[in-house]
Amino acid sequence: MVSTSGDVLAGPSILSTFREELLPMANIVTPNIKEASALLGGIRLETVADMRNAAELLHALGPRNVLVKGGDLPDSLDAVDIFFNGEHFYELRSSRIKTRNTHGTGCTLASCIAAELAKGSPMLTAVRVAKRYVETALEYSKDILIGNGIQGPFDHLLRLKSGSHSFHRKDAFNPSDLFLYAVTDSGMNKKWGRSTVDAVAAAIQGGATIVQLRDKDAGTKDFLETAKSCLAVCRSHGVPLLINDCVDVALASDADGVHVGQSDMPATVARTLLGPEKIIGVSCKTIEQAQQAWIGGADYIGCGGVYSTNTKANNPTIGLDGLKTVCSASKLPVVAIGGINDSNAGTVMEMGVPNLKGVAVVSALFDRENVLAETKKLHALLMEASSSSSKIQ
Ligand SMILES: Cc1ncc(COP(=O)(O)OP(=O)(O)O)c(N)n1
Ligand SMILES: Cc1nc(C(=O)O)sc1CCOP(=O)(O)O
Repeated sequence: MVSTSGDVLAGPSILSTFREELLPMANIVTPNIKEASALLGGIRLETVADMRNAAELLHALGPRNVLVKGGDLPDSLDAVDIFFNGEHFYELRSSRIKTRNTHGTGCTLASCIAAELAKGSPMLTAVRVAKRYVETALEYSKDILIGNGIQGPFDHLLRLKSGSHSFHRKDAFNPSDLFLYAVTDSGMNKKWGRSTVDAVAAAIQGGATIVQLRDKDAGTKDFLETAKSCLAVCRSHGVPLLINDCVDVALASDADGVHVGQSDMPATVARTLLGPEKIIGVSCKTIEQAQQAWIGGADYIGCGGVYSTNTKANNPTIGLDGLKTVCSASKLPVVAIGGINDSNAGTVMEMGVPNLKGVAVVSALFDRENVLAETKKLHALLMEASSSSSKIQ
């Protein structure tokens, strides 16, 4: 009706048809502020409270869901959209991207919502995915110079060009780093009489491709010191170091990122704190959790427990079938975790399921006397399994 550039695309003569015939049939309506105002007889929309009011009034005209887009809201640092489903309001915020290339954002958002709904997503998820796509495309296209108008179009093909939704980052994360993911356990290393740093050095020498520092007992000060020492070892070998749960320790040590669980800091908050360059992993047992991790800006998911484990208490097992289900639906690379060792790692990798990039292990490396030998053994086994799975495909 009214484009982002302010052009009136549908005159007043068809407003009544919109209100009386189209809106009652609609599953969702996604007006910008000017359109919402026009549909509601020219009411003033200047604040987020006005947008909530407009969403409610539009909902009363018949659509099942309303998304009032606040991109044009005056004096707002964030881009705030209001989603209303007749029961609950959701304030969906994203940072404002300064660019002239905004032509087509409304159509793209609506088309992306439709595509996500067609794939079976619930409405709010579809809206969130679409918002993230538009935001990502805006960021990607912000400096492109094309055409002579005041506004330029943005570029939808970013994924084809970049091969990733997180294009604007400086190669922070390579999914193949998940191949042999060593997760430390201070209790196990203490039991075998070695420091965490020595254990990490041995695992890297044996072929670990990424390391996560996981210590459930250490205080923040000790955890930070260990993180700094491990980071020196990891950096000297070009292996990323992630911190389990503690975003503060990741920030203070300048580690490469964090791994968070479902009851830890949400990925979206961690992303805001850590910025675009750091790696974020999220533990997921279900398709919904995997989708949420992607929306929240995670880089990969850890999926398990594939098998039962003594390392983590009361950890529900999802088995190979659960792993396959999540991997097949995930938009992010996946590392399998839980009870994986040299007797079953081959089975996991030979499945050759989409997005599965490797295995994460704790006790198979660190509850052993010789970390170097165990890591080498597991690495060789994974190499063999992944080469035979690629022959099968
Ligand atoms: C790679 C990887 N996957 C899953 C987990 C489990 O994380 P979380 O659910 O936060 O449980 P704790 O590790 O905190 O016990 C992980 N750490 N790493
Ligand atoms: C830390 C952790 N997270 C899991 C999950 O399922 O999310 S299983 C697990 C422990 C994995 O240890 P091990 O390799 O010794 O079985």
